[in-house]
Amino acid sequence: MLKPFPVHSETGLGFITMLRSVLRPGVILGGRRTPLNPHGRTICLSGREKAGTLAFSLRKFTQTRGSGVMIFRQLFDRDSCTYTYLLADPDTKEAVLVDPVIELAERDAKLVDQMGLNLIYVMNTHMHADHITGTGLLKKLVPSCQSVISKESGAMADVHVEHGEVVKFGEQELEVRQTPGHTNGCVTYVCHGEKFALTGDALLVRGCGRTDFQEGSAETLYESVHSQILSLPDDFALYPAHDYVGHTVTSVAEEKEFNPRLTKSKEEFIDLMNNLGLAYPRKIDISLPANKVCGLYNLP
Ligand SMILES: N[C@@H](CCC(=O)N[C@@H](CSS)C(=O)NCC(=O)O)C(=O)O
Repeated sequence: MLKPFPVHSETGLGFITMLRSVLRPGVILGGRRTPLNPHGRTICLSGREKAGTLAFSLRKFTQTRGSGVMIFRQLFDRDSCTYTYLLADPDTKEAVLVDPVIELAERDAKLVDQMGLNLIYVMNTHMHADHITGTGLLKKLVPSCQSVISKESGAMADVHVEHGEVVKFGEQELEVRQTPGHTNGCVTYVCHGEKFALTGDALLVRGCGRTDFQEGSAETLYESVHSQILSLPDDFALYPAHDYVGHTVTSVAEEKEFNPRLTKSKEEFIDLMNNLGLAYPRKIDISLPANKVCGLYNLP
């Protein structure tokens, strides 16, 4: 059955988006289609284990053609303390950007261009409240790319992903895991081949996303993080969407041992989260309406 597909497509790729909707379940973005297993979780990455073992030490530096090791850049926005990730396949040069910030969209587009990459997806882990996503502006700067966000986010995008689906760029794959709690539509993108996950605001280094607005729920967040993130193997690296004190990365083992919030019982966690007393993000009133439309709101 045909699903209605997003009208938001300056790229002229609406028809492809519609075809992708029709091909679900088991859709793989980025060119090839592979059925998901019945659980929609486990992904077979035959022949890539070696690259996975090397990934942790080499991730930031290796981009040798034929190495198979994903190109990985962690970029930072000093104003909102947001991390944006540029991931790419070293062979095909297909690339994705995750959680870009509008003020730095030109930096990101320039980097993609300098590195000779072909940006195919601009993805968000959720609908951000503290900054406007760079997605809409990147679609203007790199017209061939498509925007991606979870269906549950309620935000507009070319492609809406759901739990268990796989985003593919070249030979690289990211599994979509629903991790609600900070917002309803939060997802974590898991790369089994290189043993890491982009956790968005669900899990921060020694912290987690707040749960006091945007349908936040401390109980849901606790369950999401434990079942979908801390259940990954101990040596998986975890990359957050924000850090406010200078951390860049952590691991499943570290957070299971040292996270001051998530090592508590569920009841203690809920009590703590309900009494954080944080001020609302400065830009919440402009960010939410803009991010509902992929940051295309009032674009210059
Ligand atoms: N001061 C910042 C907002 C800081 C903030 O609230 N961060 C969020 C993620 S962005 S909605 C959060 O979940 N923080 C968790 C925490 O424990 O700090 C601003 O004004 O933008």
